[in-house]
Amino acid sequence: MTSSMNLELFSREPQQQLLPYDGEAWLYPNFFTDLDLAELNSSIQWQEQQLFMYDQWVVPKRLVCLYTNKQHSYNNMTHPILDWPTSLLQLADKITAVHGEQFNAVLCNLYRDGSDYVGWHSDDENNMDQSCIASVSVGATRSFKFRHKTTKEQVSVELEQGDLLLMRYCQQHWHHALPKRLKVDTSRINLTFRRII
Ligand SMILES: O=C(O)CCC(=O)C(=O)O
Ligand SMILES: [Fe+2]
Repeated sequence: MTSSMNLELFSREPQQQLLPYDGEAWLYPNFFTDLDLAELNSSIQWQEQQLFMYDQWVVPKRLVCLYTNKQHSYNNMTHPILDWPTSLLQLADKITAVHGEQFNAVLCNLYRDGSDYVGWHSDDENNMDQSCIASVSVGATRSFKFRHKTTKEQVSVELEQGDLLLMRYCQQHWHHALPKRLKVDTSRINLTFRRII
């Protein structure tokens, strides 16, 4: 038998828990109905940032920007405090209003086309509150994958414009990735709202 362990999720219920064990990932399809990719794109101060990984500097295949309310180090770099664009404050406020979670940082990713991606990783820095990382998708639909760190079980979901994904206590156990999709020729923005402690 091949991949009975690998779940492919096709249906889009109003809310859906994606992970079978070791944490939760709640998908709320079309949580935001009025997002505009071009408007968001122009409000974010994108940077082609170098990251220090595996003893060398690499430039990831995507543009990034981190807004925080306090100075902190991330990926071996100290980030300056940037004022949050109003558009991002409004999105954070809506998630807080509906789900009660508070955030003080947002990491923005711009995937210019399907050749931009993010490899397997988990957002498990020591100073990151693991109770909720909220991810918002805008623009091109892309598949997003979880892979369990020990069982290697995979869960794959299509993230579409306006979708909200709340990841709860899963970073310790699951990696996630946004693989390349070379047929995709439009852009996607992903915003992950976090709480640094
Ligand atoms: O683009 C995505 O959906 C995921 C981004 C991500 O994993 C991250 O910013 O840590
Ligand atoms: Fe991540």
